Amino acid sequence: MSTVRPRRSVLYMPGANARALDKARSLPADGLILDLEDAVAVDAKELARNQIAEALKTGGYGFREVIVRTNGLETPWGIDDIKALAPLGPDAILLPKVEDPATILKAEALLNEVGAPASTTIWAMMETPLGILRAAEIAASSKRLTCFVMGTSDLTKDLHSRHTPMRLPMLTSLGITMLAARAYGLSILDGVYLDLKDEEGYRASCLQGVELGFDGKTLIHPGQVEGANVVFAPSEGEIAWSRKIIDAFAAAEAEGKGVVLVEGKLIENLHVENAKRICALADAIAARG
Ligand SMILES: CC(C)(COP(=O)(O)OP(=O)(O)OC[C@H]1O[C@@H](n2cnc3c(N)ncnc32)[C@H](O)[C@@H]1OP(=O)(O)O)[C@@H](O)C(=O)NCCC(=O)NCCSC(=O)C[C@H](O)C(=O)O
Ligand SMILES: [Mg+2]
Repeated sequence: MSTVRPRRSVLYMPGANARALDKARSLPADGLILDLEDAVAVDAKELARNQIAEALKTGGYGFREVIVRTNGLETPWGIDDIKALAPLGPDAILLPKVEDPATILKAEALLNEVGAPASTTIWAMMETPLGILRAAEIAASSKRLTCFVMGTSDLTKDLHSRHTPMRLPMLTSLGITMLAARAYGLSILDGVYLDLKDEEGYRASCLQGVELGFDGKTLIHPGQVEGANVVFAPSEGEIAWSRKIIDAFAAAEAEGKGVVLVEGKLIENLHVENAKRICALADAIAARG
């Protein structure tokens, strides 16, 4: 099981936007990405870093995971971003445009060097053709790497493809990265939906994300949080079915059987494993209140 930590809704906000950093303390998002990279203009990089440092020191984000997206390590800011912010103990440092295992290992060495707590993990943006082709090597590179985040805007640009309703041009990249994440026990989050006015399209993209296996979706506006929280949570029906087959299988096992029929459907251990994952996720969401 890769994770039972709910990551249904993970909201980006520009580190230069003090109002957003504050407002995030009251939003029902499972995670917050405090961004230093593409949402922050060059002239505002230092301001954004200082404001994120203040936000981390002040805290108050409660159950929400707090992730800092740094600039790339090869840019003039990336290494200083890590040096300044990793010691303050965010839940994760998110590296943009990761294309090789060496980048993860370099970030890991930096985290150790600056004394970041062991609880600060590394997340990687998967958003370039080379990064996708090396997804498995990257996923295997470090135990400190715990999550992939799809960067579908950068990918669409680099592939010269288009944003389409069912995302056919994106499916190869999503699939390859999904395989790598699951093979190495990482969480994986879907990319952002850019059209804030298109509620129907947004919901369809969340549903597609669930079907593809994503743990949740990255978001750009508070108005998207609730939709993702609903669609990426197990439904009442799924929870009830999961509890039912767990109980039925346990009873069958007690009689020395390895399979059981529930409502005419064959249930084996693999279904029970999945049912336990669903129940653990549902319990973790319920504990959030
Ligand atoms: C898109 C926005 C610029 C819109 O901002 P705004 O015009 O302020 O929206 P609203 O007036 O509707 O805002 C209402 C209130 O909500 C707050 N707000 C808005 N957005 C956020 C947010 N992201 N986080 C927290 N709070 C937010 C406003 O302050 C208003 O609050 P109040 O004053 O109380 O009314 C804006 O939403 C925005 O900047 N979004 C994030 C954009 C971003 O971070 N982009 C980069 C990440 S996406 C990416 O890079 C993907 C990847 O790399 C790839 O390649 O795919
Ligand atoms: Mg990007």
